[in-house]
Amino acid sequence: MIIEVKNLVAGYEQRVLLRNLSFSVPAPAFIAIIGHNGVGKSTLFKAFQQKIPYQGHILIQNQDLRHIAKPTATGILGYLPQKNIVSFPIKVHELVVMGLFRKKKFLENYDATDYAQAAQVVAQLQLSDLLDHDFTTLSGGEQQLIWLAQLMLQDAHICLLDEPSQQLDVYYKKQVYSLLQDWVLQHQKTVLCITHDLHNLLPLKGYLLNLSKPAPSLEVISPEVVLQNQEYLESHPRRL
Ligand SMILES: Nc1ncnc2c1ncn2[C@@H]1O[C@H](COP(=O)(O)OP(=O)(O)OP(=O)(O)O)[C@@H](O)[C@H]1O
Repeated sequence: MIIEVKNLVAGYEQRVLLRNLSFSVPAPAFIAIIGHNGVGKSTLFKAFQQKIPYQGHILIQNQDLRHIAKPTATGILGYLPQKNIVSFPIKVHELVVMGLFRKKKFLENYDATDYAQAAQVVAQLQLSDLLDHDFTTLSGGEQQLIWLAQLMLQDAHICLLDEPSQQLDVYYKKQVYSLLQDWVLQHQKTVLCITHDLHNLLPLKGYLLNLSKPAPSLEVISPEVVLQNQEYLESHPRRL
């Protein structure tokens, strides 16, 4: 079992957001996490990252995540936050190459092979023209794609992406979901992706987890299931 979430209860002070959430991912898969604003999607990722206390268990390959030391440093988990702010000038290639951090010793420099690998993932996203640009001067969508390139280099088994397509134009939205699908089908990664872009899920293979439903469970993605869930979200107010 790649991921097993068992009776997860999590939230903040007086407010429980995730109530007895359970789901299992037996093989590499794409999982879209959907639901109204404020329902607890990012909170679920905080639990995966051990940033908040929770009841219940998150098992990764049958091991309790609480007892796995440094899951990011060991390539078990990779995470792309909703907002990732850089407030100092840095070239795009310097930022992307940092995705290789786990292959480097403390203070070891990146070499030409590392930069070539970084350039390759940036080329895959058709953004090679930005390699020498100052990251802070890029548009919001370009910055989001560059973070995605860095995450690709991390090569983690399980990737948590918090609204990776939020600021992207329609072309790149489609590209990004097709890339995430490739991570699963070609590279056997498991991708948990928070999104409000339900339309982009229509052609994908994988599952959907609607945290706005009273008892969320994994539903196999099909055009009918995506549309049913869209109608559900449109016709039900946010659960309090
Ligand atoms: N550190 C915190 N302390 C208290 N409440 C918090 C904290 N972080 C988030 N919340 C609240 O928990 C609720 C769920 O937040 P979360 O970020 O998980 O929502 P979400 O489903 O990811 O929403 P969105 O689609 O808007 O990104 C929100 O009402 C938010 O204000």
